Amino acid sequence: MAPVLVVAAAIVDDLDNPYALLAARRATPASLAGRWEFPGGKVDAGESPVQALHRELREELGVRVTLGDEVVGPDEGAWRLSETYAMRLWFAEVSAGTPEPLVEHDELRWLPRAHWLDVPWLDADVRIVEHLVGARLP
Ligand SMILES: Nc1nc2c([nH]c(=O)n2[C@H]2C[C@H](O)[C@@H](COP(=O)(O)OP(=O)(O)OP(=O)(O)O)O2)c(=O)[nH]1
Repeated sequence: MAPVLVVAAAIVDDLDNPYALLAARRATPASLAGRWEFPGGKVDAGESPVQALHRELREELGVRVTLGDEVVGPDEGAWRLSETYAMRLWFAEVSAGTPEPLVEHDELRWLPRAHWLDVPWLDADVRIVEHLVGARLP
């Protein structure tokens, strides 16, 4: 069966010169609590992936963002997360508001470039963060 599409953002301090990356710690569900991820969520019926991403970031963090390039993954452009889910990921920069852990998360952290791998990311996210660290940015 086709995977359910999740969209998420690698929010950086500056799209043109990324130094800090925003990681979000999950509070729910219990099976994921304490692990870190890219903020985002599932695309609803009738939404485009980009519309869904803006909605999720507004709901979860209370911010508006400017999107940068997509971080294209190896699985038809996406990043396979599990049997069930595949994720598309975009770089983003906050354009209005200050990110707060409003729902689903209990902590946000701006990780400096040398420390992007220093939190316990969700298992499926580790190779994605490794890819970001290895990539020549921007
Ligand atoms: N948002 C997000 N989800 C991820 C990441 N990595 C990863 O494995 N996942 C998994 C966790 C979930 O099992 C699944 C769906 O994400 P989600 O729970 O954030 O979706 P959602 O906000 O729409 O959730 P809900 O409204 O249905 O509760 O994707 C990631 O970096 N960001």
